[in-house]
Formats: sequence, structure tokens, C-alpha cells
Amino acid sequence: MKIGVLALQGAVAEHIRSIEAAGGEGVAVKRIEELQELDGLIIPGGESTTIGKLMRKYGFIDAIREFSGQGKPIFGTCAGLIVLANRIEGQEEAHLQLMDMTVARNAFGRQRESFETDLDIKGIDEPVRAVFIRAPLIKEVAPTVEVLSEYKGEIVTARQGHLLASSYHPELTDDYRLHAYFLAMAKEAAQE
Ligand SMILES: NC(=O)CC[C@H](N)C(=O)O
Repeated sequence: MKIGVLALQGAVAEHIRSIEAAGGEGVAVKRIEELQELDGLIIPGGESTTIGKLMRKYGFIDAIREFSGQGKPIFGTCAGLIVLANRIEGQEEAHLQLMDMTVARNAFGRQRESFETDLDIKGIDEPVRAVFIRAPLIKEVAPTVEVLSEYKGEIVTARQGHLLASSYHPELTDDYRLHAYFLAMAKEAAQE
């Protein structure tokens, strides 16, 4: 499976490394034409406002919506999760508006800017190590969105069909199981 990592800003190399460690092929994506050859796309963490701005500038909003419309899987991590959401608390405008959920940015406050924890994730046997950095939370989801994990009662991993989102950075650990999970989604979609 060939998985692209949107390379406008943020943690790109780490996702490529994790995809390869999980048995896929990872490539950096800088132009919309490059989407055509992919089986799946990762939108990395970084700064959602910056990623959103650059996506608009280079035509990625329409191109990724079309990619999603073809049923191709997309995985948004941290800022990438914010970019996928239909609604962002306190902001007029969202970005891709592909996942039917409301998210809150920087939801853990200054006291806990970054931390690590082990999360139970539906579909993965043992707890997964998760790194949270100025992380967002999923505040509300539509009934079509499946909650895959919570941290202290708040939603931090969710899936809506071919779309996957995590509040944290799974690419900053040596635990590649969430990338393997996403590769399995891409395989499934390719067979349809
Ligand atoms: N690590 C991250 O991706 C942080 C996300 C960032 N706080 C935002 O709002 O976009």
C-alpha cells in the first residue's frame, strides 16, 4: 500500500518512517497531482491554521475532498484531526469538513501542554503509547462516527468509515500498530 503524508507543514518524516515500519510504502505529498497514485493519505500534526492556509493555497481542499469521495482512507493526527473536522469550537470556519465531529483545539490547557500515556484502542489488543502535544479533543460526534478510544472520559480516537482521527501523535513512538491499522483500512478500501 502506498500511503502519502501531506507535506505542507508538520511531522512528515516520522509518519513516513512509521508507515514503512508497519509494512507500507510512505511518500511525502506536496502537489495535488501526487494524490492520484495513493492508497491512503495521512494529514500530520503541526499547526492546523498553517496547514489549512497552505491547503487552500495549493488546491488541496477540493483535491482531498475528491480523494475522500473515492473512498480512499485518510488519517488525521493532532492538527490533522482538526483539519478533518466539520466543526472547530470557537472558529467560524473549519477546513476539509469531512468528519462529522466538533473538535476543541489546545484542549488540555497550558498545565499539560504535552504528555504521554497508554491508551486502550478498539480493534487493537494491547494499549498503545500516545504522545499528546498541545492536543485537540473530540467534543461531539455524529452517530456515524465510532469512538475508538477515550482519555479521562474525552474522545481521542475516532473513525467514520474510511476516515480515522487521533488527538495525539502515534508517529512519535516505536509503536506502529495504529499505522498498521490504517494500512489495513487502505487494503480493505483497495479491494472494494
Ligand atoms: N501537535 C499538534 O498538532 C498541535 C495542534 C495545534 N495545537 C493546532 O491547534 O493546530
